[in-house]
Amino acid sequence: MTTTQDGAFVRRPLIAGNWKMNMDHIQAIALVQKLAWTLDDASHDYDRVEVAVFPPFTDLRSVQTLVAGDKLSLLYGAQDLSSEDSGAYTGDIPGAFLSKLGCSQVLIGHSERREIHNEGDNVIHAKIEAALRHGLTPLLCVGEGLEVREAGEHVSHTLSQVEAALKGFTAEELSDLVIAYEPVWAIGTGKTAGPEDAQELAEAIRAKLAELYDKGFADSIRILYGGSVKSSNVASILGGPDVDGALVGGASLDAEEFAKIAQFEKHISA
Ligand SMILES: O=C[C@H](O)COP(=O)(O)O
Repeated sequence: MTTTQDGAFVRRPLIAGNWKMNMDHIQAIALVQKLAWTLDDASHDYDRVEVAVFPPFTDLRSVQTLVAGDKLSLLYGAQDLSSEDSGAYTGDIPGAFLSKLGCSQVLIGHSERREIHNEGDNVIHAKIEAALRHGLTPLLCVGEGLEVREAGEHVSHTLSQVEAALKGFTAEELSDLVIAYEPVWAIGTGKTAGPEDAQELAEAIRAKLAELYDKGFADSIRILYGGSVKSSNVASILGGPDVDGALVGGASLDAEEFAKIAQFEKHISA
């Protein structure tokens, strides 16, 4: 992360929890309540470090009720959305429904969607368009698999995903964009890319944004790292000047652990 001389963050860090296909709507209530209490106990400053959760679709109404009812500062979003707005798309969920449920963000292009649901660049591009149509911040996930990494092509591979996803959008349209670099080989495996790897790709993505748009835009966009982030490694991962937060999978299912990750500054000073 980059800070100014007075300790303010240049880009507000975001700690995002992707619950994946875990937690039903009853469990979601318990998890959000515990997370909110734990962060309150730690006097978490949400204006300084944003915290967001991405529960399954079926949990969103429960999370909305809790967040609105208890006036929580927690952000929440969905793990996917349809590129279409309505019609004969069995099983799909459009952006309008997510906005109506108070979602502010939506994950797009997660490697599990790319791999398991064969989502390619065109689908991901169309989903970003749909998110923007409905006032949702796209949290675009990019990253390479092990073979690409071993072939030394991780930077060009990841940057081509970024370029394909953003093609044709203006800087104004993408002003709230968040990008998460997630090396697929580090997801759910316990293998974490080192802080240098996270910084290498975050810096390369930022340079690509400067090339596609301009430096001002590139410097304003938050770039997260995802892949086996835990409270024990978050401080070092976020040490790189271009890494602005984390997209956390497994560790976000444990309220205390996720709260510790959101409180990463305490680990830095500890
Ligand atoms: O969306 C989150 C990432 O896939 C990381 O998952 P993980 O923290 O379980 O490795």
